[in-house]
Amino acid sequence: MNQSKEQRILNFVLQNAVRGDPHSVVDTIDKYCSQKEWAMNVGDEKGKILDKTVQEANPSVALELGTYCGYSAVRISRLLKAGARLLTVEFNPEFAAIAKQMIEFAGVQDKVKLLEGPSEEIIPQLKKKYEVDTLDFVFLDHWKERYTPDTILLQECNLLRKGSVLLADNIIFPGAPDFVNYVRKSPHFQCTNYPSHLEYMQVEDAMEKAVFLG
Ligand SMILES: O=c1[nH]cnc2c(O)cc(-c3ccc(F)cc3)cc12
Ligand SMILES: [Mg+2]
Repeated sequence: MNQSKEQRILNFVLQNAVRGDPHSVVDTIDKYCSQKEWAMNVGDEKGKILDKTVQEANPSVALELGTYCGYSAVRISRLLKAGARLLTVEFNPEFAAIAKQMIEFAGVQDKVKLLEGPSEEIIPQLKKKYEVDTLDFVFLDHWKERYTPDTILLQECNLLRKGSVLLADNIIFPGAPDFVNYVRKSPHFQCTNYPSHLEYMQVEDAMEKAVFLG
């Protein structure tokens, strides 16, 4: 039975990237998805905004919603200090299986914990089951309809602290207007918009940073 696009991306990495080298895995995925098949990785242009935001936050505990093939999990985890960890949530079992192999090939499996299931089920388990106190950084890159409810759920579960940084992908395309309205209107968030482009395309997109004020 013929391979999925995600399997083809993984195979290209296994054959062309350097095992244990996260930079080469990120660059190889970008090479494949810009030259052969488009895929919804955050990409290098928005990836640079992600990098700067992660470095600024310097998180001990980070959460990613929407793992996909593991591109941003590898990209984030390569910037984490010793002992810091990334929890990444993926609803689609096929994507999770690909991401697991991608994370292991990149050699970042000790920093990354891949949690398979819906974000609305996993977020309420983070404190007790995954020993999280509060989250220093959250990357929202799953389904735009979940950005706002999951942001509310993070607050309800007391997972945010003064200074927790949320960064959301795809604010313009496919677009998350309700999330942008929610965080920009809320007195509990200080927001910054970062104009950019859709991964591998000349289509406008943007990322929104929302810092929790407590
Ligand atoms: O569904 C998505 N989740 C997370 N990130 C995405 C992302 O960066 C891009 C897109 C996307 C963009 C253009 C298009 F024609 C179809 C889908 C979807 C997601
Ligand atoms: Mg995205």
